[in-house]
Amino acid sequence: MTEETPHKSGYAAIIGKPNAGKSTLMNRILGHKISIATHKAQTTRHQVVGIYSDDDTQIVFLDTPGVITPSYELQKAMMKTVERARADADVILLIYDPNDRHPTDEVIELLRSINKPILLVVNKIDLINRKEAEQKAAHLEDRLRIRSIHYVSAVTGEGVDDLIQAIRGLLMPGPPFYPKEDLSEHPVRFFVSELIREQLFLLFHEEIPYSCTVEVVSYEAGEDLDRISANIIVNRKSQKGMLIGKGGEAIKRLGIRSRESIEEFIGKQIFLDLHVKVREKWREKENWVRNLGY
Ligand SMILES: Nc1nc2c(ncn2[C@@H]2O[C@H](COP(=O)(O)OP(=O)(O)OP(=O)(O)O)[C@@H](O)[C@H]2O)c(=O)[nH]1
Repeated sequence: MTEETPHKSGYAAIIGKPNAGKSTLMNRILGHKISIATHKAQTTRHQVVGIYSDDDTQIVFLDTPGVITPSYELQKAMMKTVERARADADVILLIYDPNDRHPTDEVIELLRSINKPILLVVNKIDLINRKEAEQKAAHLEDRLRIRSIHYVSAVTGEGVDDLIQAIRGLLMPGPPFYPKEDLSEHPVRFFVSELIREQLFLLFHEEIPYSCTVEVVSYEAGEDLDRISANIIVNRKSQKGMLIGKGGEAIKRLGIRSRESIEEFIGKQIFLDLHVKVREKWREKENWVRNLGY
């Protein structure tokens, strides 16, 4: 840091349609898996904070759920999360997947009247030629006040360094908000429930992952081993059997995969105890949605 390059810091909200690659991009920027990402839409349900720091910059990224028209209480809570991030941010990154053929109306509506710099981040350019990506992105330029456009691939890392420099260019001089070594601000319990939820998305089909949430009931840190007990909450009685599977096979597989992923994340062995609980129509009930952390 010198006189000519003052330290800068600020908040950048990552906003876009489901599956645009928001979480993958944040993880790529941080060099760590902070936000769960799967091939299925609506994996992200919370605002997930990821902190990028270098010598003269700190950018606090707010990863958000994909923008949709909500049809039940859980989705309404997810969209409130997006609105909060929009309000908290200094800079908005609009992540756009040019391979996605569906309309972007909801995102345009959400960002149309805001008075903050919007960077259009055209992602997944490893899957499409540049000319075509430019043509696809043009409709967003016509309908929103875009500060600049960045073509990136969250998977290969192409264009990501330039994007960070562009965000830095829009931030005010100021000290870092968090210690430079911090990558996030969530407690370990949050990551544990997210990593189990990620496995639900990867191992189960159709409505199941969308109907479940995960509640960490206890977390006892030990010298060599952490003991974790968690409930998988399902939306209907009939889903309980599907989660457990024949002879408990499905929940056993979920337990093994979740344990591996949590151990990798915390760098320590764990004992994971999973139980399935039915909360009839929890997704549709505001108080349950709130009680379950959304
Ligand atoms: N080829 C390619 N795939 C990508 C890229 N970025 C993300 N993906 C894939 O796109 C899918 C969705 O990525 P996510 O990061 O979960 O997307 P998201 O926008 O956070 O999704 P929601 O949680 O639904 O809001 C995953 O299968 C990613 O691997 C990219 O640059 N190139």
